[in-house]
Amino acid sequence: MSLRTIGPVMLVGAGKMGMALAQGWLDAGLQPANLILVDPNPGEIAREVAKDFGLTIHGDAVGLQPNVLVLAVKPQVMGAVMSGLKPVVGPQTLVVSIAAGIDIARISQGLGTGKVVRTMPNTPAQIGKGITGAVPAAGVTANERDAAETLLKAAGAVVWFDREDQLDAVTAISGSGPAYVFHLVEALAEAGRRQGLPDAIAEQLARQTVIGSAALLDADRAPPAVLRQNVTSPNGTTAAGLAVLMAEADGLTQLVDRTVAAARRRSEELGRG
Ligand SMILES: NC(=O)C1=CN([C@@H]2O[C@H](COP(=O)(O)OP(=O)(O)OC[C@H]3O[C@@H](n4cnc5c(N)ncnc54)[C@H](O)[C@@H]3O)[C@@H](O)[C@H]2O)C=CC1
Ligand SMILES: O=C(O)[C@@H]1CCC=N1
Repeated sequence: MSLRTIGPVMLVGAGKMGMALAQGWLDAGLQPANLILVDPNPGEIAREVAKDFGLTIHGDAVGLQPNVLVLAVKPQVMGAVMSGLKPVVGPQTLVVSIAAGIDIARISQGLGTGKVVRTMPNTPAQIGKGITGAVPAAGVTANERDAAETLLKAAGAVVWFDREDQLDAVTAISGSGPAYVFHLVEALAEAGRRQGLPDAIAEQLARQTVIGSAALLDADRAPPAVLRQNVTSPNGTTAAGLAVLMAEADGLTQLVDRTVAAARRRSEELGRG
């Protein structure tokens, strides 16, 4: 299956994550005529992309019939949004949700269909470098799973899970993960400023260090621990810095562990409504 044959895709919620996916799909060859954007209050990115590709942003989904319905609104409004979408969901419509925490049972009940794939993408989807965790409902056929995978793969890698509760962990690692990495850039730039570097240069050094390190991680298949060791000269500056960052009791590992646990708890809470 290819993006060209997938048929009309309706994106409900043209916000940050929805538009990151939409940009990934359009760049990967989804025909603009096959992308239906629905958002009563679209932001700047949605308006710009719509203008660039000649798309209309619909205020509601009334009268439209997609093959694939992608739910990309906030978890807190999913119930209300699904009530309004019931008329557009036919017996053949495949529903793909990206909402954190909202489980398949709630989506199936909300839309009156068993054809649901629950997913957790991340914003690097915007440049085709995302990663999405996905779980199919029991009622999803192999063909429908292929259709979902075609769409999700246009935005990056796809990992399928059998157990739906694992998506809470996926949310906390790769769904929220880009924010942790961007915050590392902020923290490194701030440290550079405190060491007396001009603002713009501190930011450039921090940003390019993360860009270059990510590109090296991609190009060199050595484990991250080996790439770290390659930076660490015996008894040198990196070893001195890492002694703090890797401190046994309160190092980055413990901080990241607490960070991920908090994100996971929030995903579970969002699911309880
Ligand atoms: N931002 C991220 O990195 C990720 C977000 N998600 C999930 O994506 C969903 C959206 O999150 P964001 O894009 O961050 O939020 P956002 O606030 O940027 O986007 C939500 C969009 O939904 C629109 N909306 C509100 N009511 C609507 C309605 N009745 N019909 C159609 N559109 C409506 C809003 O106008 C807004 O543009 C959430 O469920 C979140 O859990 C999942 C993975 C990553
Ligand atoms: O912050 C959130 O709730 C969403 C889900 C994962 C990333 N953003």
